[in-house]
Amino acid sequence: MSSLEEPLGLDKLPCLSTIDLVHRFSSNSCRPRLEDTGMGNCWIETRNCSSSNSCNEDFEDYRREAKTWRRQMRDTLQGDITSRTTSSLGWNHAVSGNAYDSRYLPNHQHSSYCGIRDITNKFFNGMPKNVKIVEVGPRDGLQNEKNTVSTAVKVELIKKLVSSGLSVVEATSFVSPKWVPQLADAKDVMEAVRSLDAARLPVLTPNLKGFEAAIAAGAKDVAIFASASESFSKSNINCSIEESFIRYRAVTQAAQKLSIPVRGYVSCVVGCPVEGAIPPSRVAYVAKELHDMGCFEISLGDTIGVGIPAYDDGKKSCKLWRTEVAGGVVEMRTPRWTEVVDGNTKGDRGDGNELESEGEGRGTVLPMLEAVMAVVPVEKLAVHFHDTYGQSLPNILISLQLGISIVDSSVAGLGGCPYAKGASGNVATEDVVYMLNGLGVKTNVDLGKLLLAGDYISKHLGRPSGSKTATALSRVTADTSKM
Ligand SMILES: CC(C)(COP(=O)([O-])OP(=O)([O-])OC[C@H]1O[C@@H](n2cnc3c(N)ncnc32)[C@H](O)[C@@H]1OP(=O)([O-])[O-])[C@@H](O)C(=O)NCCC(=O)NCCSC(=O)C[C@@](C)(O)CC(=O)[O-]
Repeated sequence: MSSLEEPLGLDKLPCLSTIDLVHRFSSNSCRPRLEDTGMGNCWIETRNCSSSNSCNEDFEDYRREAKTWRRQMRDTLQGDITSRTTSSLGWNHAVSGNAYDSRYLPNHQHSSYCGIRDITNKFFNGMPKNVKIVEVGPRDGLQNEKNTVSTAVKVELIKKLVSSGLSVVEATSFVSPKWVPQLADAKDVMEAVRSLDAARLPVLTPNLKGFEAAIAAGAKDVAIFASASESFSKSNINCSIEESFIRYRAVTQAAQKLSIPVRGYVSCVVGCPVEGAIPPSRVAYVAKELHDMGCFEISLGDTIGVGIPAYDDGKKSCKLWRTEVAGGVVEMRTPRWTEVVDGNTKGDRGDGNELESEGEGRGTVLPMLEAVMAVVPVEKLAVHFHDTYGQSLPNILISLQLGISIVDSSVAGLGGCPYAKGASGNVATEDVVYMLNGLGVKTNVDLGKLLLAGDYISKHLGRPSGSKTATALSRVTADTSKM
């Protein structure tokens, strides 16, 4: 089977333990059924359509969306953002024109059309048609910046992000300025943007004190942030997980009285810089607590970006690795699995930095999502990936396939947590929007305007954007201007 026919190695994906979970992946028009596709015992659903046309209709919808996006992209590139033509950008072979259509989209009539369409249908079946992007750049992105970013720049960034069509832009945090000095101007930022009504502007509140200050400054949405790692909870908010629930219950109760929606974060959902791999059951427990105390949405944060879109089948062992990061060397139990077959380690990718073996592996993104989806409705879940190992987009893709339709990201890939050594920036919003546009998934975000926001903050910070999309588009633009 060619790689085209077997996207993302889907045959390796697990058999989910509950049919119930699989049922949630599909839209209401079709009933899912588990099918052994001949690629092993796998969970990929096919649809047992009530109407024989509905799968084709979905597929046609997808094609239409992708086509619309290609047209919009061509218009954007031809328009005032770049003032360049697609052909001079060298994009005509990839973005517009028949070459792309015939080579990459299954609307070209050739002998394997049906087979490809079948596989594409399976691949895109659970994919939502709309994705809500929660932009966290002004908060998660900037909180780790060493040099103080002025309030005026933060406010301008938020305005640019809102004008790009993002419906949620996390604005700042009402945390202790001793802990996060960069966001000490939370009150001023909030007062300057509170009248922007085109987007929701949530702020982080670690306790009642922060909540009250946020409301006084005009916040209409707040977020609380617990951790699935005991050690990270201590280092991030100076209390245990259980103590954080007590604080957060006080916040959610106060918020309820004012009809303020509260978002809940769970951090370290895959790994913790101190504790290593985090058991999915613990993530599910924290997520459920936040949901039960009234959070309308739960964001699952891979704080140090060690997740991979893989499933632990119980045959793999987790190792403790020594990893170099900007600040020095950290030891992490990152999920760099080696397979254990009949008691022997197979395919060990040891690079000399391996310190010790763990017992049973505990999996990464898929088992974590599976565990959380068993206790919190999928429509209330968001994913929040940091891009340390460049795995955010595949992790997002797999999350979308599971039916998750809310994605956190940060413009220009800004970010990192001051209390999580080794954490790099969030996945770049530009890259997420680019991917979703290509998939025909609606975000309502204007990529051109988003690129301008990313360009604005990158220039201000004096470093290149962390977005691959922004970098690629600025390169082609620069090349074109030389022509
Ligand atoms: C939670 C605390 C406040 C506890 O900090 P503490 O030192 O234990 O608090 P305390 O209650 O002992 O008070 C100490 C001082 O802080 C003040 N204080 C107390 N609360 C506040 C407040 N809300 N706003 C302003 N000031 C506050 C309080 O008034 C007092 O002032 P003093 O009497 O010394 O002058 C502190 O640990 C803190 O602010 N932590 C926040 C750290 C943070 O923002 N980390 C980054 C978040 S990113 C994250 O969590 C991950 C996420 C969400 O992005 C998802 C992911 O990436 O995976």
